Amino acid sequence: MILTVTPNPAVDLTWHVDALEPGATHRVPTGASRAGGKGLNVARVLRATGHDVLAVATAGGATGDELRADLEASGLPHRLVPTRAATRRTVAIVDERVGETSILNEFGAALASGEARALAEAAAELGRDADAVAISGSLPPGFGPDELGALVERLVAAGVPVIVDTSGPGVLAAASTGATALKPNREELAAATGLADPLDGARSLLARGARVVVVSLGAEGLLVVGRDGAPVRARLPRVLHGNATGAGDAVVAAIAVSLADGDDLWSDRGAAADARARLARRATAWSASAVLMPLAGELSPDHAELADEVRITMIDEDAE
Ligand SMILES: O=P(O)(O)OC[C@@]1(O)O[C@H](CO)[C@@H](O)[C@@H]1O
Repeated sequence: MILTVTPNPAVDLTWHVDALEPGATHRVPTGASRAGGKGLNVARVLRATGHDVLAVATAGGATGDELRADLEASGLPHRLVPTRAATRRTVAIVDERVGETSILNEFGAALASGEARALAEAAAELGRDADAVAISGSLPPGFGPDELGALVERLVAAGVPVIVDTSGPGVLAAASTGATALKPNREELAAATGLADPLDGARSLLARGARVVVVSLGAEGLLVVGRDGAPVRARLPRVLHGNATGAGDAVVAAIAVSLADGDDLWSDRGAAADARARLARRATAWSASAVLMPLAGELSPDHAELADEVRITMIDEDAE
């Protein structure tokens, strides 16, 4: 089983519009309202690809009730830690004309200290029996880098591979506490490390304690950098237009599958190089399928052939 943890979930509201014009009134078809937040999207992708998954998240207030009802209706296995404050909302507006998405993410209300403890306890207890744990999304006040780092340490000490996909100071906290894998995007990596070059940024997180860093680069694909061995670059040779919300979550799901399968993604052995390339291909294809789907956290089996299109390059650092 793969466990996903979402400290700051959301009710995701998504609208598709013909063309978004600032300051104008738009008449639009009914939007979608769904249980979201990065870890819940990761869990949906894992389930859609046939993996056994359990999602842990917080939920409070009327929006929390809505989130719970949606999870129950979807049949996604979940465990919710109750909070006094209401679950946040996010808004995604997909502009069909230019194929771009505008996003408004509420910060999310603070967790009380007992709630943060209950979340960490649930994640650590359920995570002990997991094949991998993915902790995803922004951190709400009350569950910050210290709480994240303590949870990573507990899981790693229990021998469970841990993937962290967050932003802000949580990125460095996860690296320093020994998270197995990190999945920042280019901007999150640069903000956390102060390094503009993604390869340099990834190396600095590895030096702090992570074993493998996967950097998502949007239309430019992604980079898989292990502690040893050649980094791998993967990309689709064409640009896809659609809803990029949740594309990174599909990458995290692919990393979780590799780690749950026991793949070595960080050594300089031949098998590890193959595993990095396999992960890079699958993660790129899943993330491309996510872009083509209308809502975050979805993939389609109709997109299976995208994997054949992915171009893989081993980076020869001596030649750089
Ligand atoms: O504010 P965060 O936690 O960074 O991101 C939240 C969010 O935009 O990420 C998902 C897409 O990755 C959405 O479903 C979700 O609501």
